[in-house]
Amino acid sequence: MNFTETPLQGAYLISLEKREDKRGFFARSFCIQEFNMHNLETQFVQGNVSFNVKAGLIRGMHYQHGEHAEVKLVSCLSGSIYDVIVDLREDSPTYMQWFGAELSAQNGKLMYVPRGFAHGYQALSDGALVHYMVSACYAPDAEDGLKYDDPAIGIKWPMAVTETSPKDSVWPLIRKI
Ligand SMILES: Cc1cn([C@H]2C[C@H](O)[C@@H](COP(=O)(O)OP(=O)(O)O[C@H]3O[C@@H](C)C(=O)[C@@H](O)[C@H]3O)O2)c(=O)[nH]c1=O
Repeated sequence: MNFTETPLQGAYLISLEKREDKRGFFARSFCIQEFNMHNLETQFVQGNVSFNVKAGLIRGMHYQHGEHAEVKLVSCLSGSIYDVIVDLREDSPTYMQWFGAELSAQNGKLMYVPRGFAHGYQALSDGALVHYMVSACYAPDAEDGLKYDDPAIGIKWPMAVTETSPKDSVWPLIRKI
């Protein structure tokens, strides 16, 4: 696995080291030894999969508070998504900055999202299948979110937004939090 730190400290884009043969390829999508070498979280407690019917839909921007804060390791197993993270660590030099990257079945990339970040994505293809591991269990009472189009963050989504969940359309703007 190849680890490239994003402009947001501690967040990584990871690419697969493919071993190809006539059958296709083999690659690791997680390795405790390689993650330890980069001082990354290795204790994942839940694996999630989400299927996204239509291109353009957005899920996010989500995070959990306090002891429920999660590290996430995100990949796209079919189709493609634009994956976005926002640094919400008040002591970080990149506080309130965002970073986005395309994750696809084709490019095999993974996003490593540290604790203290909000996370979300836009489906770039119909039927995008997303898989992610998280380091803390789902805790609805600790769940929170940012509005995907909050002008205080200014995320540039690649496509027109076709759909969000009711929950994601009413997160408060940051200045009101
Ligand atoms: C996230 C989650 C949801 N659920 C339930 C709650 C609800 O009934 C249904 C759908 O939940 P949501 O609408 O919150 O699903 P979704 O909008 O896909 O939420 C996810 O979005 C992405 C961007 C993330 O980063 C994830 O951490 C997670 O917050 O699944 C669980 O049972 N366990 C979980 O871990």
